[in-house]
Amino acid sequence: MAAAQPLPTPAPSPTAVPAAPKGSEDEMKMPVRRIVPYLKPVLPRFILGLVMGIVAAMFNAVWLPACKIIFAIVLPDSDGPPPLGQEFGFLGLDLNFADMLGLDPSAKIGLTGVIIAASFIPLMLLINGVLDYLNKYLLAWVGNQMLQDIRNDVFGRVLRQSPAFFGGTKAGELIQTVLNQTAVAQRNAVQYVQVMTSNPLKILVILISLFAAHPFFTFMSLFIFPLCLLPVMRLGKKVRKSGKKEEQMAGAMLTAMHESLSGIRLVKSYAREEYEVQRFVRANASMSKNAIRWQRASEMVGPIVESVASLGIAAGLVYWWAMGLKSSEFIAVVLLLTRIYPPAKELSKVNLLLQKTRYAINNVVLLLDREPDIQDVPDAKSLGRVKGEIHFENITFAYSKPNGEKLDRPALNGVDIKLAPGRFYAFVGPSGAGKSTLFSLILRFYDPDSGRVLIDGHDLRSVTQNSLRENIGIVSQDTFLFHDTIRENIRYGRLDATEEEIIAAAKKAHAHEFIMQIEGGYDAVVGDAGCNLSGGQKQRLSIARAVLRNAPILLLDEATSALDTETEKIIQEAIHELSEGRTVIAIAHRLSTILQADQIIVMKEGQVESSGTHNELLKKSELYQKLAALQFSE
Ligand SMILES: Nc1ncnc2c1ncn2[C@@H]1O[C@H](COP(=O)(O)OP(=O)(O)OP(=O)(O)O)[C@@H](O)[C@H]1O
Repeated sequence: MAAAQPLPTPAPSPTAVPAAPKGSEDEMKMPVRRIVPYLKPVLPRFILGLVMGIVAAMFNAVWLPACKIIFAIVLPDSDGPPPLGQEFGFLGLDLNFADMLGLDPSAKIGLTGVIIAASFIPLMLLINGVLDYLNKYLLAWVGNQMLQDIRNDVFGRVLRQSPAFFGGTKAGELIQTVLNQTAVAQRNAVQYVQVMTSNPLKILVILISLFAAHPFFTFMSLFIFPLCLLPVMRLGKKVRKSGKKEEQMAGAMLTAMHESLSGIRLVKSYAREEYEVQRFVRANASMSKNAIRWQRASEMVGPIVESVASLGIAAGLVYWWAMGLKSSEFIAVVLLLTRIYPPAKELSKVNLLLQKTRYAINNVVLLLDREPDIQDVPDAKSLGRVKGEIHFENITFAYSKPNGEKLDRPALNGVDIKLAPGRFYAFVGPSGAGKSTLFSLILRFYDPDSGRVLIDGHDLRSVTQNSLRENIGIVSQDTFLFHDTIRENIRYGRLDATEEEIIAAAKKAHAHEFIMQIEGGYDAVVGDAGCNLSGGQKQRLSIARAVLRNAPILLLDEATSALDTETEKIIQEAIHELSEGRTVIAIAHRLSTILQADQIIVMKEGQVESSGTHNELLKKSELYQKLAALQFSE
């Protein structure tokens, strides 16, 4: 897994795509078709959840008749017939309990009867609550399961992008999308589905049962409900951008945090703690401001709906008085009417919910759908273990601008070199000559614009990337170590390596000795990016990793440039042992480290200026003479 060592460093991306979708929210559609496949595995529970919501909504139809009966029993009108003889309408029939139970209609109802009748109210609420709970729980479960799958896929998709992508995308924003926006999308989408499946039906059922009993009254309240929506819609318009801005600022905050933590040494050495804190504070403040704006609008919806809707009750009272209707029936109607408010309140927040969900889901889907720049061809072969012959066949390559257009100046221009297996090659030349770009092409981080890179005669475009990279080991000057034990850091070179193989690799890399001196030995945990090890120790671990990988091709990137003479000697020795029997390509600025190379290739402005051994080049290459004069005169 060569990718563990960041080499070559990805510079500004040629084809990077911003993590956030462009365009206004109006243009943003809900990518339903993209989400549906994640629903398939959990479809049974999703349907069950919906059914529970529908049943909960339908259950409201029982409320009015049931309440009417209960109130008729418990609150008999003083001048009306006794409770058991009272007639009530149910499904168009005029019924009374005395007839139904074969009792004397003038019999009085005692305390037990009242308790039984009254207990139907909590019972109905309980049934309703259980149905609501099942609806919410099942949909939340479905959402969670989908979130898990989507998150896995987004992270997998991100990791499969080529280095060009990472060059142009902030890690903090990627983390924000993989972690937060998937969660925001899930939470809001679940709530949206919950609200949309049961609430309109609930309101409809209640209105129908009210309509059946009191058409005029219900007709009046139908006028009042749309009134609630006007202020809610206005609010939605006002905060439309806040949800999006909040998510963007969360990304900026994570970027600030991620950058200052991963560059903590730079931050410390330049005493930029306050500067970094301020960067974080600004993003945090902006995020909170937008979150509060959104929250304020969302919380305002409830009281608005309630106050406007309570006009319905006020109007009802007047109507009841005018019509001289029964008080027990009024209580039943008001009770039912109040059952409309909670679903109506939730329903009126849907518009706000949708704004956030759409933005988050689009962001996630954009990443999910992003095809890597470099992909295996459909019939790509596995490379197998190669001998290590590398041929750069007339290569021309230019990096791209962020908009995808190629830069005018190519980084490599007509490079044609053949490297024999098992030999040691060194690339030298001024900065920007194209040395690291050649490494990137061997690793197939990019494809050449013209020409081919061949390993053992196989065009790299025709083989799988994994099988290619299995054949390459890397030792670079900026060694990356994971926050894990020394053992696991070495094992990263070959995941199935045994304990003995790990120790043998460490011995070969001259690392075993210092590892044994550290408290905990191979079990010692290396700090983030290996910050509790010296530069030389880190490099020896990275050599051990490469030894374990045992790849036929070895890329060395300035492996000894930042070390003192003694450590450099140890590392040179380790590299020498590691190089045996492999094709080695070393990038070196210091000629002293590559004097023994079988061939030194001098690069200049993307072209091969000259090649040969040290002595040959001293005679024939002006550029090499200059480099040598500069270094050996020091
Ligand atoms: N990701 C990139 N996007 C655009 N241009 C790039 C990118 N990476 C490198 N370049 C340019 O390509 C040219 C070759 O760069 P390369 O890194 O290969 O040089 P190098 O010889 O390795 O330099 P150094 O010795 O300083 O590492 C340079 O002009 C550089 O600015």
